[in-house]
Formats: sequence, C-alpha cells, structure tokens
Amino acid sequence: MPPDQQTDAAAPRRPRLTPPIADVRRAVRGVLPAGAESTASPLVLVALSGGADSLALAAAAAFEAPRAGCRAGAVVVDHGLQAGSADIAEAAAATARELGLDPVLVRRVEVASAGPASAGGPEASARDARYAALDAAALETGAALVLLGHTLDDQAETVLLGLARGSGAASLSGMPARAGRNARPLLGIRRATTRQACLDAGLTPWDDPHNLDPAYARVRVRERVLPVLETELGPGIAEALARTAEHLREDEAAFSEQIEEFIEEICEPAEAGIAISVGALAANPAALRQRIIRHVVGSEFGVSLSRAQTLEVARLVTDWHGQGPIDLPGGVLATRAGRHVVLSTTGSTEILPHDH
Ligand SMILES: Nc1ncnc2c1ncn2[C@@H]1O[C@H](COP(=O)(O)OP(=O)(O)OP(=O)(O)O)[C@@H](O)[C@H]1O
Repeated sequence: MPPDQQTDAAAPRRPRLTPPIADVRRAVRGVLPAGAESTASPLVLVALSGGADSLALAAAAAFEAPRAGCRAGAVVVDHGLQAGSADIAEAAAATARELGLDPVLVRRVEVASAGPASAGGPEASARDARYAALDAAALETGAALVLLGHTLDDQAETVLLGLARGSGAASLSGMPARAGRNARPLLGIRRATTRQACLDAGLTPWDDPHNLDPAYARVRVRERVLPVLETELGPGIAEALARTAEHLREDEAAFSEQIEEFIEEICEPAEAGIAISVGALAANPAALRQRIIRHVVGSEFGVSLSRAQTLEVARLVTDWHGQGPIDLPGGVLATRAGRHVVLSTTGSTEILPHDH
C-alpha cells in the first residue's frame, strides 16, 4: 500500500498474549488506591449493571482489591424503567455477593423526576439519577472510588456520535478516565475482551435489550457503523478513535488551564455576575474569544452555551450596534456596556471593585 494510503487504524493488531481476564485485572490494579496498613482499608465500589463490562470489572475488583489491601463492594441501580427491573438488579447483586464483594447495595431511583436532564429524555434522566445514586452510595459507605465499566468501544462510539453532531473538542474528547471519585479503568479495553473475560470466569452477563435496539443512535453506531469502518479503514479504527479522544482531552486540559489564568486577568466582578474586557476579547482570535466566553459562562453560572449562543455573545464584541441584552440559558443576560461584556442574572451592568 502506498504510504499516503496507510492509516493508523490499519496498523496490525498485536497477537493476544494474556487471557482477557488478566487484561481486565491489570486495568483495575492500575486504579486501586494504596491500602493503608493501620487504618481501615479503603473501599472501592463497582457500579454494576450486570452487563458484561461491569461484570468483568466486578470480578477483577473482587480479585485485585484484597491483594492491594483494599475492599471492593458494588452498587446496582434499579432505574425501574422496564418490567422486572427489580429482579434484574437483584440478580446482579446476588452475583456480586457470590464474587465476594461487600457491601453490595441496590438503589432504586425515580427516573421521571430526575431533575434538569429530564429534557434529554428518559436515557439522560436515568444517567443523571444513576450518577446521583452512585455518589450517594459512595458518601454513605465512605468509598474512595467508584469504578465504572465504560470500555474503549464506548469511547469510540462517543467520538463518532460527537462527530455526527458537529461537536467541538470538549465533547469529542469523550469520557475522562478519572473525574472526582469516579474512575473508568476499562477505557483501554475492548468490549469483546470483557465479554470473553466473563465467559472464561463462568459468569453470565445480562444483555440489556436497549443495547440491541436500533432506535438508539449509539446502537446503530455499534452494530452498523463501526463494523463498516473496521472493514474499510482497518481493524484498529476503534483504538484510533479512542486515541483521538485522548489527544483532544490532553489539549483541552492544557487549554483550560491557560484560559483560566488569562480569565483572571481580563475579568472583573460585576453586580450579580462578571464583566469581560472587550479589548482583551477583541485582541484574541475568534476561536479563543469563543472559548473564553463559554468558559466564563460555564464556570460563573454553571451553564453550557451552544455554539450559536456563544457566537451571539461574541458579536457583542465584534459587531455591536447598540443591540440590547442577549437572553442565555439559566436566566443569564449578556450585555455590552462600554468597554465590557457583562454577564449577569439581573441585567445589571454595574462593575464592582476587584476586592469586592
Ligand atoms: N443500572 C446500573 N447500576 C449500576 N451501574 C450502572 C448501571 N448501568 C450502568 N452502570 C455503570 O455505567 C457503566 C456504563 O453504562 P452503560 O449503560 O453505558 O453500559 P452498559 O452496557 O450498561 O455496561 P455494562 O456492560 O457494564 O452493563 C457500566 O459499565 C456500569 O459501570
């Protein structure tokens, strides 16, 4: 093949040297906290759905935790979204107990009233309710870590879904390996490996029917899109997409750090908000200007702006003809006031002294 037609994805796969469960165990070993000699050993909780990924994770944690001087428990969340969900959750919990995990908690959540993500449909609500329940379980048990079973395939699918939506680098950087006490040790492991690890260990994973329902874009990506890409671009395409996520995540982290420092210099406190210097925004390239605006709104008000909203605020810098305040989500108003763009929840444009 001519060099210009070669792709990273076409790189030959290395032959498998270790059994699948050994790969999963090694990945889990890499994130376990150091066990304490004198005080109680740290607890890690596996977020267990009963599917192949989290089941392999649970088996590996049960094996590795005692060797690392830790304890491993599990939390199963029952979303109550399908008939028999309580039985499915109980079956997963029973398997966790058989594996020797302790404690094993089952938490029932109410998805319909699950807060702000309800607008994103039952899946988004279920996910939010699940993370809240996992957090609560970790607090209750004093767990140092919550292990999630997302795999390299999940990461690759997330990148493709982001590309299909036209997302920016932050979304394309996929899921982080570590966020607070949540850890995703299997992001470097293929889904086929976790399934084989379960089968080798005599464990029968539960197959969520949602994971086969082509009504979901993620299922179509998994079942139809990735196989075509593997055939056409090489068997390493999932790894390549996951690597892209990693590169972007590193860039994003570096960028965010620099932007935070820069923002300190160019922002001033305002009544019920914050003011950004128009001069500083105008002096920077459009891409940086947009990042600053998104970052300030995100960190100050916890609101995530769409690209269109960000561009609208950016026009207050470059294309302002006396137009009034812009309504943003979360009740935030963006107003051009002289040499500042003021973001506030009241529409006030009063700028406060720095030590306020
Ligand atoms: N009902 C649940 N209870 C506890 N944890 C869950 C539950 N559903 C998902 N998780 C956690 O979130 C991770 C990702 O979930 P997702 O729904 O994306 O995949 P999944 O197909 O359910 O994964 P798995 O094969 O582990 O079941 C799971 O691996 C697991 O750690």
